[in-house]
Amino acid sequence: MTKTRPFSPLVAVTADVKDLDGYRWHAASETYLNAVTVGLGGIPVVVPSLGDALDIERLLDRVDGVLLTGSRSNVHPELYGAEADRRSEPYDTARDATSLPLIRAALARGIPLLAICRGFQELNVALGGTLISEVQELPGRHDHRAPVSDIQTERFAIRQDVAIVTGGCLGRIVDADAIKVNSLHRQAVGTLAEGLTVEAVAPDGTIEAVSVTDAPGFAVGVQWHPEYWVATDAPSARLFRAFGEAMRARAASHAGLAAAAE
Ligand SMILES: N[C@@H](CCC(=O)NCCCC(=O)O)C(=O)O
Repeated sequence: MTKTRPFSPLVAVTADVKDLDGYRWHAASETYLNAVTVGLGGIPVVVPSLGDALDIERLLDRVDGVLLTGSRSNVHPELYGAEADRRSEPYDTARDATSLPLIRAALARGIPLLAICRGFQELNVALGGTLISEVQELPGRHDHRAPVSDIQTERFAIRQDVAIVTGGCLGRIVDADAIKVNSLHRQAVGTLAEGLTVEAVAPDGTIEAVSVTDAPGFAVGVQWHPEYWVATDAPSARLFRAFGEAMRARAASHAGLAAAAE
């Protein structure tokens, strides 16, 4: 009897565009790729930021979920009606041109989606929200940037408190009303997009996590970096496990529907 292997979700992982050695690279950090393999037993597929040249609908026919990654680059302010400012650089307009339509198309199809840091900000902008730049300079706001260090484990150290909104989907996932996270960001949610529900906030009021209110399935965004410590940090592991379970449930449902139609 053939042993059936566990289902491995195919996860589209967004990429930054970087110019290096005279070439234009489309790259995703290995931390996100490992979080897909280790955190949920999936297969990561890096999606190039080719904008209109990428057939997003055909891509979404083939994947089980979408992971929107973090990046040092910022969403271009013109996408949410603000002025470009040299201080808000670097931008990655190729990534913007890919991620935003990818988010909208995945949500329209009920494909599970996890948005991290820049991806969280892209989610807000894709649905009509705005961002604020240099949040640490606003009165009453804390500094959410990475600690100054050349050591990644120090930069991604889990050290900030966030309060989880009671009764929300994130609270059910992490099974806690407060957790510590690793924040590394200068931008933050300004106006929350309609259709997003706040799931966690920082002590200074910065929105730290959202869910898509009417999404048929898993659609969560977090401003922090659960991918980095997915193997050792319980809330991070729970979040990726829930993402994996949502993809498996959707795939099983689709398989059931296909079998019933035969
Ligand atoms: N650029 C945005 C989003 C922040 C983000 O995604 N950070 C991940 C990279 C962290 C690093 O290596 O510095 C912002 O700054 O808000």
